[in-house]
Amino acid sequence: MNQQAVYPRQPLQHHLYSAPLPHVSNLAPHQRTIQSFFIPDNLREQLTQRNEAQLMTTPARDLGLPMEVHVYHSLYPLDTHGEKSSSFYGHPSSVYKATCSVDGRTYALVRIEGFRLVNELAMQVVEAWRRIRHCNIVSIREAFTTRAFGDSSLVFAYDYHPCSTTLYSTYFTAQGQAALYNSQLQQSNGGNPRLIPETTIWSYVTQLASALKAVHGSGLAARVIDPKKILITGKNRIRLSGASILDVLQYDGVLNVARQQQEDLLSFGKLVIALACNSLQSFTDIAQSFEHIARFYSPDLKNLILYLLSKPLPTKNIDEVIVTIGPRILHEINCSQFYNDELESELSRELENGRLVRLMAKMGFINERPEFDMDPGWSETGDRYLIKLFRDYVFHQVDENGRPVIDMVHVLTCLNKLDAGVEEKIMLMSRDEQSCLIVSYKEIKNCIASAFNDLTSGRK
Ligand SMILES: Nc1ncnc2c1ncn2[C@@H]1O[C@H](COP(=O)(O)OP(=O)(O)OP(=O)(O)O)[C@@H](O)[C@H]1O
Repeated sequence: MNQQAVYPRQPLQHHLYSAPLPHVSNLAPHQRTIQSFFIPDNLREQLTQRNEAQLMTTPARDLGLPMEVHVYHSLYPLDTHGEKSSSFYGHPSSVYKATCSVDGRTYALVRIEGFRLVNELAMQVVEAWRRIRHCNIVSIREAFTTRAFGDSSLVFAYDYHPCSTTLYSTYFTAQGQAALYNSQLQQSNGGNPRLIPETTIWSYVTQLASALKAVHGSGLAARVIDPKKILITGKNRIRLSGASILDVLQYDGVLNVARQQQEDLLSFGKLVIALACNSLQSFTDIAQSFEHIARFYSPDLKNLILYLLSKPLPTKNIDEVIVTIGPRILHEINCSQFYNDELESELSRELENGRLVRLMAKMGFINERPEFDMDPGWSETGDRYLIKLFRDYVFHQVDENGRPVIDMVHVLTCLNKLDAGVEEKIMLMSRDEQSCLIVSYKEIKNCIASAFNDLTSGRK
């Protein structure tokens, strides 16, 4: 394989992307700020960060990792605690981001180190998990054993969700608690700033109940309702990770699904009480925890926790939970539809911008291409000359003192009219001011189409 030079990627300076907003009161009613034409800063930053995380890579040999594992390459560790591997599943484990050479997509590989698979039948359960497609479960693609790491490892490949964190690191670490405190203070909604807002907890409850319904409905049990294994993959969006790992590791041929489903409900209860008290120790002093919940949260939340922590019974199941939280589910649907609408309107705005970028790319291909078709005057004559003058009209205008006019609104207006091919006429002037032409946007649009056809017709 060729040894290619490796260049460190320069991080994007997100804060330099757009200047601070001008004072809104200085704007006339017909004026709009430049930001209003583009995707909001925080959303753009979130999306670019995700793209960056997806592309982030370091040569495998610098990390002491294999170049290839099964059909995966470009492994990059995702564990947050550096060298030490986690032993959450009862065995040392590590998580890597990797690219699949079959479909080119990025996956998260969970490697169980030094694990010898005794019974091949254990892998059948992965097939059952593969069939579950749910927006609150990290989908599994496959599981396989490998010696690529120099030991016998068992690897589970999951969908990769860039920039995700866990419920544990978001709420149960000192850093997470400080961030919660600051954001709650900023919102100053009168509540206790150290506590997770009740609407957020209900959102998590709804999503987890929905995930559990899918899992239990497929005759399986989640077995990993733990803050360390629940990923936050977007705004208030959580997903159960680690699907099927414990089923494979602890496979003994005996079916204990009913018992494990009851344990899921109990773990669910422990998680909700921990979120409501903002402490993983809350389960050790139940009486005090309920006192706290009664003080700061609604009776509905307390009743839900009581139900989840109650004795296992055949009648205690996820369907009952869903009936109990019905109104909260409706609220969650409402919020997520609103968020959807918001994203859709951002998307439609970006769609317009994407259209304009394609138009500008077309003009870029045509302009300043003097010798195309062995014709030195190609871009100085006919249609191409008109396009060149139009480019000057859009981008190179000067004011009465000869200073460049940098007016984004003018650019966007002209390009939108050009793309729509409107009949409106404009006056184009040569740089020496010796000739001027009156043309419509429609005519310029046709000129651009024919000049571009010229370029793509295959003539040289
Ligand atoms: N499917 C995934 N997509 C994207 N990132 C993931 C995925 N699965 C795990 N991660 C990331 O990998 C990190 C490490 O996961 P891991 O399960 O080792 O948890 P951890 O936070 O290191 O906890 P511990 O090791 O103490 O159990 C997680 O914090 C998460 O951000």
